[in-house]
Amino acid sequence: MYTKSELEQFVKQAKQYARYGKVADYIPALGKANPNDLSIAIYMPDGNVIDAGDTTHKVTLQSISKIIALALVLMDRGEQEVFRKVGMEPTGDPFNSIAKLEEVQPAKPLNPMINAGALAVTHMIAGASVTERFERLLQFVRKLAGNPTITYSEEVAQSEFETAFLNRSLCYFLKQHGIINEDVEELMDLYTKQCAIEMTCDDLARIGLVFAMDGRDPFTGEQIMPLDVARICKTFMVTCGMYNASGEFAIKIGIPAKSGVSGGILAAVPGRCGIGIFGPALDEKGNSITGMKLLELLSKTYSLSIF
Ligand SMILES: NC(=O)CC[C@H](N)C(=O)O
Repeated sequence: MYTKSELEQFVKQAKQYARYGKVADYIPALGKANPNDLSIAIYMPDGNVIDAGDTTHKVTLQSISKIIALALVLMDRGEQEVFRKVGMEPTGDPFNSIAKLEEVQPAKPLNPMINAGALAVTHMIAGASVTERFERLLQFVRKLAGNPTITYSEEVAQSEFETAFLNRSLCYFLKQHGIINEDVEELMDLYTKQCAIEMTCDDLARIGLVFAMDGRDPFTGEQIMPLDVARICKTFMVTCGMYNASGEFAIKIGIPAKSGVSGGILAAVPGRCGIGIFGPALDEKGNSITGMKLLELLSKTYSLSIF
């Protein structure tokens, strides 16, 4: 079905929307991205990969990491413990909003895809030190992507660590309410490294494929995460994966997906393929404007909506 020349055509079409977007610069290092970049990879269960655009480009995961950390923590702690600290409901608020934390009782983040919930999830990554917890997460990412060379961008991690005052506020709020109990600077160190893990869109697509195949790596046959964990993650991708644009995304595109402010999108078309996109021009909600256009073209052309 998908051909490279068709994909290149879609990339060209979607790129025209870059002018309506803006790269994220509240993390200063992300502000260096070129808004006109756009690349995509599609990974099929038979090992076929089709890509277009500059696919050597690396993207930091940012919020995409939230779905991977959630999978790891569900395996580390089990559903009961995880959902004692973080809820399952979409918020309709921006990803970094602090507002609902005060409104909802008990004061726990509404879901693991907003920053407050993601910080609670990162807090639950098992290990004796920040170094050990990060190493475990990184090994998990490498396994999902089938790429042992994946690492993180020290520059992006440092840049976020130095400027993440709102995330620190969320952490202190969570600490006050007993959702987390570790040192906030240590949690921020781990979280900013997690968000700065970087990879190509081929790697992203390969991870998307594992989710699409219910947690099983189709190439090694290994069940990397239990089916239930993959199912929970994909459900969150549908209900909260594109922040407060998830409803419109479900209607227009209908593919479980998670975006990040770096302009990355990881998508999982159940049973069919994994998709990785990098397009740093963002809309006002923080989603890749070109990436979403590209996914819309794909979804419409190949009937990829799960609904
Ligand atoms: N939406 C995002 O990608 C946010 C991730 C970013 N590291 C933050 O915490 O602000």
